[in-house]
Amino acid sequence: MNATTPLTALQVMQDSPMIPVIVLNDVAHAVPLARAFLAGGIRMLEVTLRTPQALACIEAIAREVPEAVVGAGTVRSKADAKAAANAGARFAVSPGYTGAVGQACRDASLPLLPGVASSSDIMMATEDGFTELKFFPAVQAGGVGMLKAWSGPFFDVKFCPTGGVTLQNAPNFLALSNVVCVGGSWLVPANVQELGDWGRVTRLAMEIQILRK
Ligand SMILES: O=C(O)C(=O)C[C@H](O)[C@H](O)COP(=O)(O)O
Repeated sequence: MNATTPLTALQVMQDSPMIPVIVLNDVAHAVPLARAFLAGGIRMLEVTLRTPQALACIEAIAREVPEAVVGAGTVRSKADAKAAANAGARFAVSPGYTGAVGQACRDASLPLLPGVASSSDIMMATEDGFTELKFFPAVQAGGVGMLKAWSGPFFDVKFCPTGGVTLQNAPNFLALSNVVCVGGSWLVPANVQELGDWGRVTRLAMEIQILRK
């Protein structure tokens, strides 16, 4: 998979048991953090568009760490999708779903994992052709029980539960047939970036490899 191969949403989900949700406040942290994840066996990286530096961080990772696959998280609008693609993001993740975000990602050839928290959300996303979805916020919105209930009517949909997922509860999610991977912010603990403790990120990334399905 090189930087020019177009990805599918399913490939994004299948690469690792966990997609790290990353919040970057400093462009200087982007490249060492991406390299730390790669060293730990994780290359799909979701950099959230929550900070003014996020797009520059995506750009830096796309340019300097081509073995990583950087995506944009917190894609909430058409403008976000366009900006993410222009910065070099290879996939997009949104906390919810709108037709405008779905269309903008299609226009930009960005595979999208739309966020859903209800059956109606799932129906809107699948109606527009999206069948690989982020369940957000997973624990808060019903967790494993909700996913089991959805596996009946939405037998053809795959999920990436995110929100409240930990190393401890991740196996319960990953044991479900409609879950391909999980997402979470805990692979980048508070202080790691300030301390430059990239080794800690690599160790955590290695730890989650035991979760591989
Ligand atoms: O930023 C986004 O686009 C989101 O949808 C939110 C993140 O996915 C969650 O904040 C991750 O949840 P935690 O692992 O519990 O921190």
